[in-house]
Amino acid sequence: MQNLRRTMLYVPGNNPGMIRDVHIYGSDSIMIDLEDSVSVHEKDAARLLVYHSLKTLDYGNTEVLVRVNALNTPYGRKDFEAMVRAKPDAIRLPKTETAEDVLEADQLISKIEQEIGMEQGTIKLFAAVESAKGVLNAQQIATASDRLIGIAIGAEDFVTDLKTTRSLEGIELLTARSLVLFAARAAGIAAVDTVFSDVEDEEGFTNEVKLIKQLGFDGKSIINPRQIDIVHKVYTPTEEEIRKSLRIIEAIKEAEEKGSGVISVGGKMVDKPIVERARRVLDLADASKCGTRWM
Ligand SMILES: CC(C)(COP(=O)(O)OP(=O)(O)OC[C@H]1O[C@@H](n2cnc3c(N)ncnc32)[C@H](O)[C@@H]1OP(=O)(O)O)[C@@H](O)C(=O)NCCC(=O)NCCSC(=O)C[C@@](O)(CC(=O)O)C(=O)O
Ligand SMILES: [Mg+2]
Repeated sequence: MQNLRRTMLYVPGNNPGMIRDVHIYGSDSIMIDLEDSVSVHEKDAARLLVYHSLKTLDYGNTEVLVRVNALNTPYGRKDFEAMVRAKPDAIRLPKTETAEDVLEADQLISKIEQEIGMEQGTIKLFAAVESAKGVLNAQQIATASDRLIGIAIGAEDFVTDLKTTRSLEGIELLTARSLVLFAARAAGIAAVDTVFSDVEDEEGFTNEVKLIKQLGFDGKSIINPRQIDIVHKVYTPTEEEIRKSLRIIEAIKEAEEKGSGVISVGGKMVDKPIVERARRVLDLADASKCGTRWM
């Protein structure tokens, strides 16, 4: 079983009110941030707050990730030491540039798991690539560790690295998004798109969600509860898509009973990949209806 990851809601790790309430908005995952939303003056206080929050709060079925600081910063190691002990579902590695970055994190988590008697492999990893180097190494990053459950792109840092800015059309991100997506699919892990920073621009946000869904992403990192329903709506199959998928499954069953793997539905050829897509639509419809778990 795999989690639905349409929405991964960032919450700043220095904001106790938001951390307490973040799961009530209904995102598929929450991602408590110790990195760029927390100033250097508050890193230690935020780490302590997040540790105690994870030890005491119950987020129910919602997947919980913590974005730590990178291991090449003064905060990274302390973040790992505390967060593995706090036991989120996964740790998100920011600014991942090489497979070695993932391996270093993997080995540190293994060491801490061993020290505290936690089963090896309990804490999963999610790698975010946010630079040209990270994107070009996405394939190696995505296969670097068995702990990796997904790879994400962080566009604000990425466009800064490229020496450009973000446009609403996202032309500057197309190659990077595609490479990250290919790496995820080849490795069999989740692919999550980046944040859209203007929470007031619903139209721009909706267009971006449609684009990344069409590219093949499983979902999006988001920064505000107002963005959740928009993503879920785009990702939930329509009545028409569900009806069409049911017709395809029915038709291929009949064809197979007659010894054929191909049939025409409404004038269009239906064969194995189309059946697989129809099954995915039905799985997604089921999962969207009944909560977070789906095949
Ligand atoms: C944007 C804004 C300030 C707007 O504030 P506003 O106050 O105008 O929001 P309102 O809508 O008015 O809030 C209505 C109610 O919702 C509550 N509420 C709001 N946001 C909530 C939330 N996130 N979690 C729980 N609760 C929330 C709020 O407390 C209020 O509750 P109440 O008072 O009870 O009614 C706020 O949302 C916010 O801080 N967002 C998170 C920002 C953040 O984490 N950035 C770091 C990650 S990105 C990054 O690092 C770049 C990246 O790395 C990314 C990549 O990897 O892709 C890259 O490189 O690209
Ligand atoms: Mg970033």
